[in-house]
Amino acid sequence: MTDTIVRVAARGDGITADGRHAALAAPGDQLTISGDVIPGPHHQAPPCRHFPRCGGCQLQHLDDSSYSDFITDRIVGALAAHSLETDIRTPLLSPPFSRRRAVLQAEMKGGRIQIGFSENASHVLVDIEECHILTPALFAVIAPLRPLLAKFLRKNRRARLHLTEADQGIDLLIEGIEPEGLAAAEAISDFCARHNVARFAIDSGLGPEVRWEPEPVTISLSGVPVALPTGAFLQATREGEAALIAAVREAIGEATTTADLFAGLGTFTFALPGRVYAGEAARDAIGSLKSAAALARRQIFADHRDLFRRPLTVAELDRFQAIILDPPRAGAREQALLMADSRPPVIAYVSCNPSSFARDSEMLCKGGYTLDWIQPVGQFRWSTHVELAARFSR
Ligand SMILES: C[S@@+](CC[C@H](N)C(=O)[O-])C[C@H]1O[C@@H](n2cnc3c(N)ncnc32)[C@H](O)[C@@H]1O
Repeated sequence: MTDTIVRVAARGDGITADGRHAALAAPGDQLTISGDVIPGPHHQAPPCRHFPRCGGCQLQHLDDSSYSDFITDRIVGALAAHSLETDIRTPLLSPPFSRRRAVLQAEMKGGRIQIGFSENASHVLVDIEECHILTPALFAVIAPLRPLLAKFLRKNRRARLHLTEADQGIDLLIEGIEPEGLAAAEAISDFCARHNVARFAIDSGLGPEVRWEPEPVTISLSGVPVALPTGAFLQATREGEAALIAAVREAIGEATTTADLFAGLGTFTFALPGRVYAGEAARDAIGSLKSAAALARRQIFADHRDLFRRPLTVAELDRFQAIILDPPRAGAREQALLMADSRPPVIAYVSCNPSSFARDSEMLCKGGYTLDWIQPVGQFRWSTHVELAARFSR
């Protein structure tokens, strides 16, 4: 007697129709009474030798169709909790080897530096010798980082490595090391010069301190170079960024006065025609956006503003033909409440959390907006992380 796995739960376990959970099971797999999983047609051989011990991926055992279904189910479930439904399009998955931004951890163990993914310090660190999600350029810097970190990382201490692929090369921010002295400075410069590192910064608890940046580091957004602050938010893959921009542009249609709320460095701001208001709370990000807009001679008004404490008022919102909303995981409850009373004909809502998205959507729909469609985006391939862009209209 076996039970069939019918879906994958939010945390990645396979579930049978009567609610039995099984780790690493795909829809269509059979679960025996003793708990063994017999692979079915949607169970693929995980491409990476470190799966599932490495914390970077949770769902490499799913083929693309069941991974897409997982993403869609998460969104359908979150909407249903708020009595909402809509047209959910086929998820756009970023390909393997496309993640241009990642946070890794490093640890000195048994006299050797280990580098891998780990959400928290108690999690075992798996030293990655291959990775199927990072871009080749990001992965290439990991091997030479091991001997460099061996000089600075003390036994049983962990360092956090923030890696981003910028226009000039790899942007590296390391938390948890304190390299001091001339020899350390020389080792860092030598490492950076040899391994395509555009910036090397450390953070020993007092904020980022740049140790190497021969030319200002930028990230080009829709062809506009924007100064990249250390540790700033950036969409995780170029493909994900392109998918979200395409969905946002489709959603707002012909609008020529748009508010881009939670604008970050301007991923959407610089992709839009006409006049754009960009609101963002991170001072360094909005400063970069403002300077880049001025250099590019774009009609952009950059506003340093905390949109949780001081959301755009109804009168401010009503000046725009379209609103773009791309909040952090918590969503944008305060702003959505005011948007529900506002008149802009279209809203493009980009979200990295279906639950807060569904909560905010309910407010917008109660205010008279219709949720027209959702475009799911799988930027964090093989993880349980779900992103989406949605269109509302009135
Ligand atoms: C998911 S990111 C989106 C950034 C940008 N739209 C993009 O695609 O690159 C969310 C942004 O919200 C900003 N943020 C977080 N809390 C905020 C607040 N209270 N008010 C305004 N912006 C905030 C973050 O700094 C971050 O840039």
